[in-house]
Amino acid sequence: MIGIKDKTTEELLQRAIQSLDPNKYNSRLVSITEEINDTDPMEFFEAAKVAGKDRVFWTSTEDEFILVGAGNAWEIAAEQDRIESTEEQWEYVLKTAVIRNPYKVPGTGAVALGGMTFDPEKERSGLWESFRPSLFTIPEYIMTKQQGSCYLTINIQVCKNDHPVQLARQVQDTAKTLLTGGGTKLQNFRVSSKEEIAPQHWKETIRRATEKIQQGEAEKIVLARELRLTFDRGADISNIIRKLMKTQPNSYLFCFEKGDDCFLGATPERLVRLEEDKLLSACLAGTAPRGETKEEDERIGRELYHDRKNRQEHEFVVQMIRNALEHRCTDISIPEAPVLYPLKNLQHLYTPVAATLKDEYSIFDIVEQLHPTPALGGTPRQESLEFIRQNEQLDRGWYGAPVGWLDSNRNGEFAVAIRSSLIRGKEASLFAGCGVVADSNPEEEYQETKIKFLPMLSVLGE
Ligand SMILES: C=C(O[C@H]1C=CC=C(C(=O)O)[C@@H]1O)C(=O)O
Ligand SMILES: [Mg+2]
Repeated sequence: MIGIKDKTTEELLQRAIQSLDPNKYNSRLVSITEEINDTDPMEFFEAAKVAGKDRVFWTSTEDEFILVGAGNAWEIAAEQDRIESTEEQWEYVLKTAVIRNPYKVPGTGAVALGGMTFDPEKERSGLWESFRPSLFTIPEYIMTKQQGSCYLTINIQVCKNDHPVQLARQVQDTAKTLLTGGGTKLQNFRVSSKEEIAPQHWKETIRRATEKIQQGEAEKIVLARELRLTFDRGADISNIIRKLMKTQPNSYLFCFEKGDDCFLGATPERLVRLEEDKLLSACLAGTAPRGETKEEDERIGRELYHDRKNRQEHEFVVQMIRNALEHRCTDISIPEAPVLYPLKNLQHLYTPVAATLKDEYSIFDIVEQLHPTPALGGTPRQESLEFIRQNEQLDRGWYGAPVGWLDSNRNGEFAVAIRSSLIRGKEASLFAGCGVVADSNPEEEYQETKIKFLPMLSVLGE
């Protein structure tokens, strides 16, 4: 079976268009899902480029779960009160949508993927012009791969004047092209220049942050910096994702493409995952390099585990997440002590969080409560954000902010967009930050950010 049966699509479109009352709303979403033969997600991703579609990509850390989206059937953009407004628009889409999805599989059917800026109050720079304060897309075509099964969802925004037969034929043709695509050649590209943005100034900012903390005005402040690369030719996004899939198996991979701009990364940090009412979150803070040998690696891990400064950095995150979930969840389970979370280039302290979300709350409520955790903002939240806003020489844009997906069956997942890069044709900005506490040392924090650049740097040609 390839793609969705013509008749089903045509009939559904016809019914959706006929019953659309333009006095109530101008357009509505029609979403049709069907199980398909095993398909290579990366070939689908590459075929979408050939078809001239913007692409989105997501894989989770556990299980086999991959979402690839092509095109944009419905855009949900928000500026003021971005999370609340996004939720309102999403609910509106679902209320008026015609959804045919016989599968209960998370990530199939009407799915929105997107992200938001780290701090809506920070003045925006031109760097992030394609990435609005909150921007979600319901792709025209979504391929979902879960535990060996593949699904294709076609999403269409229909208006009263649309012609169902023509529309059905058009989307069927494109779906076929995407599913039989492939054969595109990956483009190699090289770094031609590399520039760290104001490292000395950044170290000075770290010093001032520690002073502020020592004076009792804050307890923890996370500060980030930027590394700029120029390539000899436009970067091939598919090539980058293929490399990340090989090198960062314990991370979420995400990619949001807007024309020539693309924000992508490989983050280990889950913000929230919801499967109906089962909620998972994670505390990730405290960092050390990996060792060259097994013995060295274990020694560094032990030192990280017992290091007072790193444990303090971590504990702020645990406390805050516990408090944020307390009123909104039941059965909260958080282990007493962290464990080590090893990645290719570095290791972290990690505490998993599990809970049951109360019926009256949504994934958006949790994102709003949790973001930014002290792994990206600090403690207390307002004081640390104010310091970042005033002192960081960087427009974080979507870096460090929630990115993810949600479906119409109360499933969804958001990760924190770290270990990430904004690619704009031949240029890339990489971002890395670290948690500053009272006894942070500027040089050591600088070295820590250096290893946090590696996951992206190593797939971008170095
Ligand atoms: C801010 C980043 O990492 C955070 C997440 C894990 C560990 C961190 C740390 O040890 O400082 C940071 O809080 C980043 O990678 O850009
Ligand atoms: Mg740290």
